[in-house]
Amino acid sequence: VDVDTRSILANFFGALSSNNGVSTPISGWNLTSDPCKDRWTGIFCDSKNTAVRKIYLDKMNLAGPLNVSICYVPSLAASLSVLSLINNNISGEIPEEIANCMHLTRLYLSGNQLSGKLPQSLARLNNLKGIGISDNKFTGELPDLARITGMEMFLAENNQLSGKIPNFEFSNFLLFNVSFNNFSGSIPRNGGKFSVSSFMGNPGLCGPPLPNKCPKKGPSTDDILMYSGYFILGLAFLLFVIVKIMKRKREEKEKIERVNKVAAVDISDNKLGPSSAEYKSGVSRSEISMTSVDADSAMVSTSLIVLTSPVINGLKFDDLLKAPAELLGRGKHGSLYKVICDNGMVLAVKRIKDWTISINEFKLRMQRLDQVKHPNVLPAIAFYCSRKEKLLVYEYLQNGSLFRLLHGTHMGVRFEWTSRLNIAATIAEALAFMHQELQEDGIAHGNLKSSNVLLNKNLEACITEYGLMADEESQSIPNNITGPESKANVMNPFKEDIYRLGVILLQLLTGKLVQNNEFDLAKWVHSVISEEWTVEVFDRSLVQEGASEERMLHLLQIAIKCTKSKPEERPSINQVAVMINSIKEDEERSVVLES
Ligand SMILES: Nc1ncnc2c1ncn2[C@@H]1O[C@H](COP(=O)(O)OP(=O)(O)OP(=O)(O)O)[C@@H](O)[C@H]1O
Repeated sequence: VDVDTRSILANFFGALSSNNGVSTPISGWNLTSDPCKDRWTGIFCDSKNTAVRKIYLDKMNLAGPLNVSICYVPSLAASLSVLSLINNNISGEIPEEIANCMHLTRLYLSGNQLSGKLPQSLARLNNLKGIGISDNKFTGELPDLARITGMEMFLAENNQLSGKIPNFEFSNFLLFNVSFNNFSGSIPRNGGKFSVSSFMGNPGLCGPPLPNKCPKKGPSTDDILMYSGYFILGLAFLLFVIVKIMKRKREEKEKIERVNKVAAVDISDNKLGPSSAEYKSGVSRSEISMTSVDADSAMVSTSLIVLTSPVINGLKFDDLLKAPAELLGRGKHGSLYKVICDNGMVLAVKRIKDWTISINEFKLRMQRLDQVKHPNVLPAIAFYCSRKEKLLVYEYLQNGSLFRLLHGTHMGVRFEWTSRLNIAATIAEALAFMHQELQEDGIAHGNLKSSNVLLNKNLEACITEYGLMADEESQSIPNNITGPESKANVMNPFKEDIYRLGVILLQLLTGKLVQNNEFDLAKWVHSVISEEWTVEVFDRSLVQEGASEERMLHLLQIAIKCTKSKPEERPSINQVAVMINSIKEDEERSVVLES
């Protein structure tokens, strides 16, 4: 590294650390050593150790004004891509000269005392992908950051920023948050990608996803002409729809009473169906399930079919009907209710809507699934089905899901590397077992994600909702991702499970939220890796914990293979299970050696 870079770096750090009144013990950072070769703390260089690529000085107790002298030295300005000064005590404004660091891709300044307007020059940093300025005291309007086309992340919550939110190209964004500022006007369209929590706390903002609508402007003559055209077209369409709806309503009315009788969540007082009558008379549960399935060939089943689970011991169908139900979630495919029965048993009842599987097919599928048991896959206890609606009854697992573990508030409880690795290995093994057993039946999980990985009472991973989605509905990985040449493989739901398992592995490694859909996270990781910043993808808490970089990289490689866009390039679940287990064995060996 040249002399100019060395001395400007030493000055930069010296200026910020001398302001805190305490001399920060930090290794290196003196003119007699080399920032790259002597590994100055917080400095990361290229592979040849000749150019400084990144500066990370988070939580260093730095104070005083932000000086951007580092952007004056041409060689440093040309190589520096990341400047991160998170959680210090730096104050004052961001100088306009920050734009001299033309190659910055990430600027992280959250958690400081910075104030004033963001410099207009920031919008000239065309390579920026991520800006983090949360928890500062910035005011005024944002520069036109929408000009920067490759932005993926903008975090600015908890400032006093005002004016309109720039018209960002949200389709590329992975993270966005401007909550708790003074922004006003309508929220730019983001296709539902970011929720209320990204925008709340700005009294002047309006429009979706916020509940308050924006005031409407009066229509122009052009608008009036256009709308009258639409109106005539709409009217014709409406007439057509009304006729259709009336027809359908008549049909539905005939059925609705029967459906309500059995929807546990509607807590009706209706009489029981034939299978529960049999239940009362003391027939064993497995017999009931068989008789019900065989006897019921009508179009609408009115009975709850109890499978062979021992957990349900003593539960009657009307217990389920009368028990209070609490809505836990409304997912893409239906709703989930927590039901507490009189005898204290707590159940989770999934109500699936609009699954176009026939009743008989559904019953056969549930029976087949009931024959395949794995300790880390939650079995259904009972089910109900009509043409419109399907109910699945599961044991309620009170320890939450992997999603909550990764993203919930745990008040300082660390989700450690070894736990993450164990969960990954458990999911892969359970999935390998299920895939093997159900290969011929073509029943894959279909909706594997971190909220469908629960923790059982031993805090082991337990996959739920296996096989609940019809095959055609589980094809949510778009064709443009997989490419037309692999259409045949797109139809393979087992390969889709592998993709989703890969995304879960990525979540475990990065700690990142799957905001909109799985592809965003996979795309982000693939892009960071292609820029050779692999280590940057890992969850900071894993790095801080001192988790083995080698083993994290190994797991990352598996995740990358699983999320290959061409299904045929993804490994088989057996290969994945074997690979993850070998990392686990390595980890266990190293723990033994260290102790
Ligand atoms: N058996 C269970 N016991 C306890 N919690 C559960 C159980 N099954 C699911 N949950 C949790 O209840 C919440 C709602 O579940 P739901 O299945 O409706 O959501 P989802 O998985 O996000 O949606 P979907 O499966 O429809 O795509 C999730 O947080 C999930 O982790």
